[in-house]
Amino acid sequence: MRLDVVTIFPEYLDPLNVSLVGKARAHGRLDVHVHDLRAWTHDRHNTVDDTPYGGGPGMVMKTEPWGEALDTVLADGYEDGAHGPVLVVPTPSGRPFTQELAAELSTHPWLLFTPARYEGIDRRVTEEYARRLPVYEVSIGDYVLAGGEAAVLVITEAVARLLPGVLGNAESHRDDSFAPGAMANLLEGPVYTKPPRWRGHGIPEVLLSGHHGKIARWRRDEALRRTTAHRPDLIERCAPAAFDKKDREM
Ligand SMILES: Nc1c(O)cccc1[N+](=O)[O-]
Repeated sequence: MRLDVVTIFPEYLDPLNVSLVGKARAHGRLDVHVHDLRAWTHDRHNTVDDTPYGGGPGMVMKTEPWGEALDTVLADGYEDGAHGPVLVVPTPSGRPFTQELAAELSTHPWLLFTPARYEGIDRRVTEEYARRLPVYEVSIGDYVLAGGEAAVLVITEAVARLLPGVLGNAESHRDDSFAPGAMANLLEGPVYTKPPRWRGHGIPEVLLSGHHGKIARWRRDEALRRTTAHRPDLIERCAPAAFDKKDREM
């Protein structure tokens, strides 16, 4: 997979050099290109914004630098992305970013991110590239950020970990919160490791029993308990298997 990010803060994307994404890049599973939007400005102040038509607070990112930048990236081409990239626009007015959407994005060989600053990018930029590229306007949550770069980091990590070979243990996806299957829409339950006692805190006995069926049922019950407590909105969407009574007789 190739990822391109056009931003006025390239250094904000430095975390894409470490951990899971950094390793995927080092192993050639991810080809990341970060571009400074100001490289496509032609005035001595490297201007990327201007006042909004219709008035109002703040500034709007100008069409010209974005148009030149995106045309340059598209002209670069990518052998796996014969049809060009998918344009991913992080914005509070986008569709919610979910594990399902991460899985959908992970099927595309080339993603092009356009994180905005200020009050956003002139709408005509998205309209122009929507003429030839699939566009995903995506929100990582209902809160206000100073820009979309943090969202690029979130989306990239969620997508990258779904790419073949990126996670050491392919099974790791199976028990993820929100992973497809019986655990879909369930939050992960608590996890424990050695030592068996710590400051008077022990381990749930079932986890030491070696009875895999009972352990699996306990984990599902704990996931249901945590989901009910923290995300009741998800409960009605849980896979029926999560409530399968016959398992409880195991
Ligand atoms: N929430 C937000 C924002 O305030 C600015 C850019 C992107 C996002 N978002 O992806 O959720």
